[in-house]
Amino acid sequence: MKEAIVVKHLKKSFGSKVVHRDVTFTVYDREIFVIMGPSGTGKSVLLKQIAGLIKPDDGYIEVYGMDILSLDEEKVIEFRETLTYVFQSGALFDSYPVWYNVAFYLIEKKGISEREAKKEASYYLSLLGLSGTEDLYPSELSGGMRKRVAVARALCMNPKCILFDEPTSGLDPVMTAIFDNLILKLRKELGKTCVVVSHDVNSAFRIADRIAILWNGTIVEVGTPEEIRNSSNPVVKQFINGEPEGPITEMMERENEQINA
Ligand SMILES: Nc1ncnc2c1ncn2[C@@H]1O[C@H](COP(=O)(O)OP(=O)(O)OP(=O)(O)O)[C@@H](O)[C@H]1O
Repeated sequence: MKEAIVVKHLKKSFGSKVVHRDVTFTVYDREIFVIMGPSGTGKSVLLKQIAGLIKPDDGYIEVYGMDILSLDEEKVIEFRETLTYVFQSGALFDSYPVWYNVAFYLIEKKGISEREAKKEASYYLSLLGLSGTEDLYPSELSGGMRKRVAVARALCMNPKCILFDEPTSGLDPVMTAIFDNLILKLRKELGKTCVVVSHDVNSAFRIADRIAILWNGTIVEVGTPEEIRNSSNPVVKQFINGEPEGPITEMMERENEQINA
């Protein structure tokens, strides 16, 4: 299996707050890899480091053979076109119509004419069930539609790999299922590698080839949905069963005691 993303011994702190102590994992080409874990364990920070938006303190990140922590100018462009990050909020420009949001990279960075870029944007919007929204503004769309526009924008760059930060947060169960199908379709029909940060256990089990559980600065387990469901690791068990008592809450209580001491 071809490696898409290799993360080795990643370390990241913000001041005295240690977020990642030692994070190591591999994502394979065309895999749907879901990263889960309790709130505040550093899932978004991990994605942002892979996307080159935050610099790790130490460790190694490779994306399709590129060592992303030491890219020269030429490779930076190749990296940007290999991997895209879809922000949790969608991060759309409110003052531009939908089509321009989607075509932004093509027009601003690739110098493609607005006419051609709009055609391309319309194609990706139709792929995501958003035909007819081209001339609307982001404020006129629902949350789920805005998230899909953000995916269309990512697809316009034709990356090999897309990073999704909580794509289904704030969506109802039906819209969540639609989004899950969309991610499955991106892999099946367009051959994309998808790395998804999610809180939603049902959604993760539905889409993932493998799931990684991040906790206490490290990946405590990686496995297929079946392996994660049957894990004997107390952290994994507490997390996927949503139990109020166990190692996750014990550590939270210890941290609260230290803060209040
Ligand atoms: N730019 C930053 N400066 C300082 N601290 C940060 C910064 N970004 C994140 N953090 C801290 O890093 C920790 C991990 O944050 P992160 O957003 O990655 O968690 P998460 O697992 O994605 O949480 P959630 O599931 O709630 O979205 C948190 O304690 C957060 O406050």
